Amino acid sequence: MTNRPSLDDIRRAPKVLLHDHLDGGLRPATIADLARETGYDGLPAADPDNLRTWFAEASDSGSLERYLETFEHTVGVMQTAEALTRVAYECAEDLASDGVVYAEVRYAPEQHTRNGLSLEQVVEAVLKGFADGGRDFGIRVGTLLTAMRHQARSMEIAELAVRYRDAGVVGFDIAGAEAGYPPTRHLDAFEYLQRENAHFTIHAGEAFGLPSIWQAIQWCGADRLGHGVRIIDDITDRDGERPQLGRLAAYVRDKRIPLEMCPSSNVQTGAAKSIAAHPIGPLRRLYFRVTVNTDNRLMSGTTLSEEFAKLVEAFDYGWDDLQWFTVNAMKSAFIGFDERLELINGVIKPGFAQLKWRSHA
Ligand SMILES: O=c1[nH]cnc2c1ncn2[C@H]1C[C@H](O)[C@@H](CO)O1
Ligand SMILES: [Zn+2]
Repeated sequence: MTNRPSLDDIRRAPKVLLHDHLDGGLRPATIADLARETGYDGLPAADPDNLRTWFAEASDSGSLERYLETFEHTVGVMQTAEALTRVAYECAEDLASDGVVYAEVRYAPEQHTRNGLSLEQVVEAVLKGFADGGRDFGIRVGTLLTAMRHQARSMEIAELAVRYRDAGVVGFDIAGAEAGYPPTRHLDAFEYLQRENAHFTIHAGEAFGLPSIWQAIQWCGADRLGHGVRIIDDITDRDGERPQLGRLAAYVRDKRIPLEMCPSSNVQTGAAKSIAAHPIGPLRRLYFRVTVNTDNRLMSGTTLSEEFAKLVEAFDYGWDDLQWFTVNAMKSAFIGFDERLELINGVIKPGFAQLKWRSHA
């Protein structure tokens, strides 16, 4: 019997989170409060416990499109500056209390202007929540601005990301239904960001396969892949003696392109059959640059520590594996090299060393 990391110990480990949606991580009690305060009357339940259950069950359909419908209610209560600041502040608190030391949290500013906020007011309200929360709870949070792939505002949002790059916005992303909305629809935005030396990730290879990943990397120039689980389709004999990588999978691995994997979310949307059958197993064995993430803590009823605990259970991972995922994530973050190095050497490595030492003592 090995010293399997327990959930409690995993919570103490200094962790890094690259893929977490602001509108997918609200506390149920906050949703109820904000609905009352802002006059949003569309909630499927009034009481926080029932809301928690409703989100988890409604997100469990096996379809990304149905999963995305649940965001109507979180986005619905995030339409004032006060609400956005509160949600960001609480997000920083919740992540810090789970032991996350660095996070990149994303949201789509264009979805928060229904009551008249400008895009700039939305961005500033969220930045304030993270700045205050970061200071109060001792966590560094960068934001990614997302453009919705079925809309046509990606250039505007990309410009917004560049304008706020020195104020806490560290990158750009596109999200929403993947099938029917290829990343090349937003090529002008990605080319603009490249010319501005800005960073971006693209949700790709979740609800659509290899062509989506290929476009994201080879046409759009994505720095990272949101999910990217379907890269497994380009690997034969993945659980056998002689796994063979196709050209795209080899490119992703050779170039060390980070994969932002979100195990529970992938099971809910049908991108993976179960945690045990999740491509993260073979991809980690093959040394792809895998990172572990939450996607939407509310919809999946999860935390980063719980995602790690599920992987420990399914794949028998030990502290060395958890540290490897964490260092991968820190190396792949969109903040500067100096800051990443400082967190790796000053926080992550000493934190894991202490936990490893204790587990052998
Ligand atoms: O896993 C996802 N795939 C695609 N889109 C997603 C996923 N999780 C959340 N979103 C969407 C819904 C949110 O309203 C939006 C911005 O955070 O991003
Ligand atoms: Zn996502």
